[in-house]
Amino acid sequence: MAEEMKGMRLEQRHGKARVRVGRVWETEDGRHSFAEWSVSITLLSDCLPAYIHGDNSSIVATDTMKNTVYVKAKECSEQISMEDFAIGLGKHFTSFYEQVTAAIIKIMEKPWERMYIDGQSHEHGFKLGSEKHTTEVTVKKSGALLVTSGIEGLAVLKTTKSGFEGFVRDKYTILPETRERMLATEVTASWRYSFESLSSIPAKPLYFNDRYLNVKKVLVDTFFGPPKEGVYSPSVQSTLYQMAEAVLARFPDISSIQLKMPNIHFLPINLSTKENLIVKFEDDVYLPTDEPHGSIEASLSRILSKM
Ligand SMILES: O=c1[nH]c(=O)c2[nH]c(=O)[nH]c2[nH]1
Repeated sequence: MAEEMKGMRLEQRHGKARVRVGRVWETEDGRHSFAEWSVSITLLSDCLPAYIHGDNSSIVATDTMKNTVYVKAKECSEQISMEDFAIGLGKHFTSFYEQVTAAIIKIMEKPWERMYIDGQSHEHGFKLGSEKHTTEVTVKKSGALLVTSGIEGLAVLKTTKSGFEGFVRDKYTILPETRERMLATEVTASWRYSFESLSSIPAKPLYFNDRYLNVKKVLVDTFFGPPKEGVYSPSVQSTLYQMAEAVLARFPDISSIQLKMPNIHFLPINLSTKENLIVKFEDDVYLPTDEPHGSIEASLSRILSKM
């Protein structure tokens, strides 16, 4: 919300960050499912008198926003995706409060995965996985909607089928060209769905959870290639593009995707004295590093033809 006065412009928003909630659902046969979310709410609302005159009469307290997360979690009697939960919260804030024109809801899900014991899925046991599912939903009073989902911390590594050749060589360059190296990264992805109104959201329960798992699979499968032969990567840039393209090709309801793929370097170990070569690198012994790392990111969007 922005307002101009006395030759100045005030932009403001307020909300509650990192409201943590865990929700258990039990089906009729006694099987539990579980989600743990960290919810951040931002409201765009007309509450300028609070800033300018100390008049709080139009402020929705951030404490109330926090409570609403718990009330709405309680009201979800069946398992729900966090995208649908975020959409529901956004709908609530923009319809319940006249002064609220838009709500931005961000959620990060903790990667609790159902436990398997001797190949059998446990009814109520979960263990913490690694990469995290994220979402950011904007709901406007008009019903206009923007849904993005993402993944954070997807660490992947392959020990061969990667190289880097043909790059700029000048007096600052020492990196040798190679067709044999390690490739390691920690993927952060965020993709935007093409649904633009509350009425166009798929009614299928857990639609967004299903999409998340499938997008993750396409990203991972494209990074690695087939199990036996793999796929050659000429650069992180090329692999990133292949991954983004595969997601857009596979999922018509995704209109754009952004990928961040740091190039996490594993350095060859060569040890020698003046007289002796102690360890000669033969694509086998590496120094793992986390900094510095290459930072490579790009986004790929469909260009919508204007008919
Ligand atoms: O895949 C790569 N892309 C780069 O841009 C780059 N730069 C670099 O030093 N190594 C690599 N590897």
